[in-house]
Amino acid sequence: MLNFGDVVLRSSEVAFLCKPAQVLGISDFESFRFVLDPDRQDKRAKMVVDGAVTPSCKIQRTPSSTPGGPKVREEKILVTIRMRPLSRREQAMYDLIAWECADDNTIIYNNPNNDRSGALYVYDRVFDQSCSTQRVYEEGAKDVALSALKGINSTIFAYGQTSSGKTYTMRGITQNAINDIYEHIKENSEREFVIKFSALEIYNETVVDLLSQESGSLRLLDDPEKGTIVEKLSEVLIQDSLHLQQLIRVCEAQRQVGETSLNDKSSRSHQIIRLTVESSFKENSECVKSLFASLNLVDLAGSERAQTNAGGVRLKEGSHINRSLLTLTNVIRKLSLGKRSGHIPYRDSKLTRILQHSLGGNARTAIICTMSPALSHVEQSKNTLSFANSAKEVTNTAQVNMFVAERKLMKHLQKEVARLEAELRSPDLSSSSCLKTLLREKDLKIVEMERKMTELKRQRDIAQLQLEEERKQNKERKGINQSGPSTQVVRCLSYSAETETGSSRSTPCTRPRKTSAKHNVLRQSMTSTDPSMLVQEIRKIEERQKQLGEEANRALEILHKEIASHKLGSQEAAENIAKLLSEIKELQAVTSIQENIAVVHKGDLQKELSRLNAQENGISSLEEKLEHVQESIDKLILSFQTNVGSPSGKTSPNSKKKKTLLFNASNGTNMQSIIRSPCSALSSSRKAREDEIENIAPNNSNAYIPGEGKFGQSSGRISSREGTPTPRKSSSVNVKKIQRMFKNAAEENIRSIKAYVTELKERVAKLQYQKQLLVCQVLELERNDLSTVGSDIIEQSPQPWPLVFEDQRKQIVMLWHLCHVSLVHRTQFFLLFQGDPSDLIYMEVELRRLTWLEQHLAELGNASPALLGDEPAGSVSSSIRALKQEREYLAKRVSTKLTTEERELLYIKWDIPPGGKQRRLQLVNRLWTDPYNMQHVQESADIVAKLVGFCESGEGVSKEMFQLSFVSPNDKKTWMGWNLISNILHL
Ligand SMILES: Nc1ncnc2c1ncn2[C@@H]1O[C@H](COP(=O)(O)OP(=O)(O)OP(=O)(O)O)[C@@H](O)[C@H]1O
Repeated sequence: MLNFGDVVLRSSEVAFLCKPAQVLGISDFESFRFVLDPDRQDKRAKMVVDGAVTPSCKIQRTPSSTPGGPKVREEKILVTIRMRPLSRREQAMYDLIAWECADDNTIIYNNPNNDRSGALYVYDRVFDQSCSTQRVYEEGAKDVALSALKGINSTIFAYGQTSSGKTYTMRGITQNAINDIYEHIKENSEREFVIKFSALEIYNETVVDLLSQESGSLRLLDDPEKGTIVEKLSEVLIQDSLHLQQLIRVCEAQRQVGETSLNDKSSRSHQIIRLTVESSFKENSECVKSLFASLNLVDLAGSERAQTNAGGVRLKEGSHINRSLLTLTNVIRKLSLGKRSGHIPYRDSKLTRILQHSLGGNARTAIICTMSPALSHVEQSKNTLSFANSAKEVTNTAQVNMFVAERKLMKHLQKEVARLEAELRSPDLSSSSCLKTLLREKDLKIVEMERKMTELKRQRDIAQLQLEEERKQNKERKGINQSGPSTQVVRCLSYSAETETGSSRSTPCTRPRKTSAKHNVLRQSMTSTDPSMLVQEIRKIEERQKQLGEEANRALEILHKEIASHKLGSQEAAENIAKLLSEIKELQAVTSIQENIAVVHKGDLQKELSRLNAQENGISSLEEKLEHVQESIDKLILSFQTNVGSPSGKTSPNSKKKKTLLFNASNGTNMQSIIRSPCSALSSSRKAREDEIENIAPNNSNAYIPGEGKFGQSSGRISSREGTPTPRKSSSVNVKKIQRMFKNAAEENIRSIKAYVTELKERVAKLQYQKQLLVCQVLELERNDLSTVGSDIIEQSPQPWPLVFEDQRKQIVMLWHLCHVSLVHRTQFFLLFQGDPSDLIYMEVELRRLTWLEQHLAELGNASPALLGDEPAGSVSSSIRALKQEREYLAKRVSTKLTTEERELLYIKWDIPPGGKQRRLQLVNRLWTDPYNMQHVQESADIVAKLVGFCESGEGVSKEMFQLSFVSPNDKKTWMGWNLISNILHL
């Protein structure tokens, strides 16, 4: 019965405790403290006063597991044997002692009627008749019982035949445990505890609340998370040790006890006393974690033989007791088999259902098997020992159960927020440890950056000195005013031979390292160049650009004269010539603009760059015009061939009516001029000037005037500037011979002109490329810090080169796409750089160049790469137009470069519908359109390569075409990249 004033609680309010706050993790439960939540105490008290009936879960079963719990402690059940003295009744019956405790772990069966020594039984601990309950507790239960204070569920129960001393033992164990628990609480005043008490008995397979018997039979409920719970079981918040003992007495008083033949006060039910312990740090603690566990103290009813004199109630009781104990034995036996055990029949009895987690589950368990030493109970004792044998093989998996009290967590967070707010408000920043740490880190970073900057400056100075030195040597070698490609710029942008020790031909094993070294030097040169030096380089490029324009003017003037002298050809030739002349005029206009560019000697690099970029249009136009001129020349050659006839001089019938193309006397002169004009690849402006002089004052000795039968004429008469030449009547004898001669000379002239125009184009393109690199260099200079860091990252990149290469290649492909770069350029670059370690620098320069270009386009929103891929001239729309023209050009080559079979296969592969219009253009329009698909890219490159004849070019494609030569100057080949492209495209 409950006493007045007892606080009786229902268990539902602790449901939240099972929230698996173990997610917070714990490495060692010793590091945690225990907290009492006063709010919850109030809440419980209120519930009692209100008499509210809480629904559903009325008891917290031990959590089936500890999600996120760090430690699963596998442990065998602790099994001890306690042998009581002979009872008065046994003594009275002159019963004999059949058992002997040989040592602390061994018990021996000694049949007093038999001399033979009996069987040995070994357990964790064996207590003989003289052992006190205190000692049994200390050595057989204490450790397990106090685990509950550390968040580990624990169970201690006594098993044995009736009157063997279970109740006697468990009473002492419970008392000792209570004493120790409160002793522990006393010793740990920094913690706060919540202890709750509940008790039940299973009588005739009915669960009864020992604190509230009027509640009747309680149901067992299965909770998916918590396992079996007892519905509506009362739970009392314990105030102190006395309170607990008082409740225990209440339970004893409530328990079913009856007199049997063996025990005057035989327990007729299984009793389970449950102490639930919550523990956590006190309020002012930083820790918000709490521990939660229960201690089950189980006094089983004793197994008993069916007694002949037992009848009615006792018989029924005994039957239920034996049945449930049999289930317990089965469960233990099965568990003792370990993984081979199969199904465990927990559900066969309420006892095993309720104790499920104590039997092979999340709990530490100690079983004290009690036995009588009497010979008369040998069989029962042997059964008990057999049970003990099985039990000691059962393994439990105990875990630390933790949770976070919501209120506690809330308070903790509020406190933390308040602290941080106070720190923020505090004028004294140094008081904030957090800020202090940040400042310290910043200081360290600054020191480190300063150190790096010093090192970079040092490297820059070294590189500059090397550069200056090289420049001097170069000047000495070639002379300051030498025209042609800017070796200074090239060197500025390329690897200097002096930086590479030994031979430039590295062995395979050392090559990557050397490449890296080259890369370093390049990076240094690109990032540490003095701005004034760059301005000088820009000036030089401008100067060369100007020279180139002048040279082109002079050469084209000659061309003008020559073409004009051929004006009397066929209609078609005349049209071509007219077109050519107009183009030349335009070209002259363009180049004249170049001449008007004022040289600026002041201003920063950005201004220089802007100015340089502003000139791009001129150069770009120059290049385009040269291309058109070249095309016209091609047509002209065709016209000549058609008009003049076969080289043998025999004209075809069809050509007869067109056989009117004759060269006047001036041809000889001009032809001579042109033949001697600077059309070869080795031409120079000096030669051009000489030729110009010759053109103005031709050497008449080489001229032959048909009809007059002599060579030579006054310069005034034959100058092409003086109007349309008059055709002469040819001598009847020599006319064919002379015609052939003129034809050959004219063809040679045109070829020379073509070669010269090609060369001009190459030089223009090369100049463009150099300018681009120079622009990159200036940008690199501006972004010195950033790019240095970036380059360091590349250098320190843990990625292997093949991955870096693939990554860079993908980026480049994407940038080509974004910048509408020429397909021919893309193809050439793509096929050329296939992942060799020495490609690193080319890839990086291309990437930087394109990155800059893309940024530049984005900034301007109005710029474009030129036809051949690089220069930001004109608008985006013009670059798209250029790309379109290139596609049209390539489409024209589909018929000539691919066989019918190849074409049809490609049409199928690239989904060009049969019978569609402009299938060739459709095909080309699909090329290089998907930068994400590297297979598409590869296939596109293969097709473009075929169309432009990369594979047929005969000359090996050289990486030096990208103007980055890493061989020593002596080994360096002549730059020929654009020559190659020009040849592929136009010759
Ligand atoms: N170790 C012991 N020392 C002295 N007396 C003991 C000891 N163990 C048990 N007894 C006595 O033996 C009697 C029976 O003990 P107890 O009632 O505890 O047995 P039980 O196993 O609980 O029996 P049941 O199963 O019938 O309830 C009691 O009178 C008890 O005082």
